[in-house]
Amino acid sequence: MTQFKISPSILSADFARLGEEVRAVDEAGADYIHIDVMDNHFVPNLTIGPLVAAAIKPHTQKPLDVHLMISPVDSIIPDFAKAGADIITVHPEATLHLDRTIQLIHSLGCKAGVSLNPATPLNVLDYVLENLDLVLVMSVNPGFGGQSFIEYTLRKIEAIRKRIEATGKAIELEVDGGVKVDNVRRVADAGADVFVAGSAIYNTPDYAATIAAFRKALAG
Ligand SMILES: O=C(CO)[C@H](O)[C@H](O)COP(=O)(O)O
Repeated sequence: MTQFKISPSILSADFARLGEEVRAVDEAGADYIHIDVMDNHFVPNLTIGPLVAAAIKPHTQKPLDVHLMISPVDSIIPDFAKAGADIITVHPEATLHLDRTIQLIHSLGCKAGVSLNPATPLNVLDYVLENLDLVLVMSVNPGFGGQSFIEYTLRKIEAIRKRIEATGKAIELEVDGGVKVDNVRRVADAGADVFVAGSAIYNTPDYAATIAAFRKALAG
């Protein structure tokens, strides 16, 4: 049976109370803590740097799932590893040498992920998939929380799931953007096993009840 994971995105948390907000989703049953790092260059927003990631780390035992929306990306990766990142995910458009970037992440003791924007073709995975721990499918254009799920990304999730199965490896397939209690089952049916949810969790009054509702929808 698939072990589904919920990775709340702190992008929708109250930044003035970030430690408390991270502890709250941890205690509410999160599997990962998703950190969206945006540079106002690769994506149109500016968020969290390694200092903030390091400040979050003592507030949770859960793996820090760090999504770098930064270009160029390589030079900042060691800082996030030092800050306590457990998974570091990059975009293929943000590095000239994707294989080297994946090697760098692994050399720092972190799991490596590659993220595909909605319009990014699958062939970027052709030669690197077997070396990855995670593929992150963006189901919105990156930059902001609270956007609507782009339906055609379900086809992409299905295609990547087939490729992952063909490797025979335990590569996680994470989906990020517009994931809600009422669509998570369809996203899981397409082949995802890790679900990033920002506004769908942080914009509700009871995080534990919301994460439980996600798990119930996934079990149904
Ligand atoms: O990476 C992101 C945006 O670039 C966010 O993680 C993503 O959009 C999640 O937010 P929401 O669940 O509110 O859609």
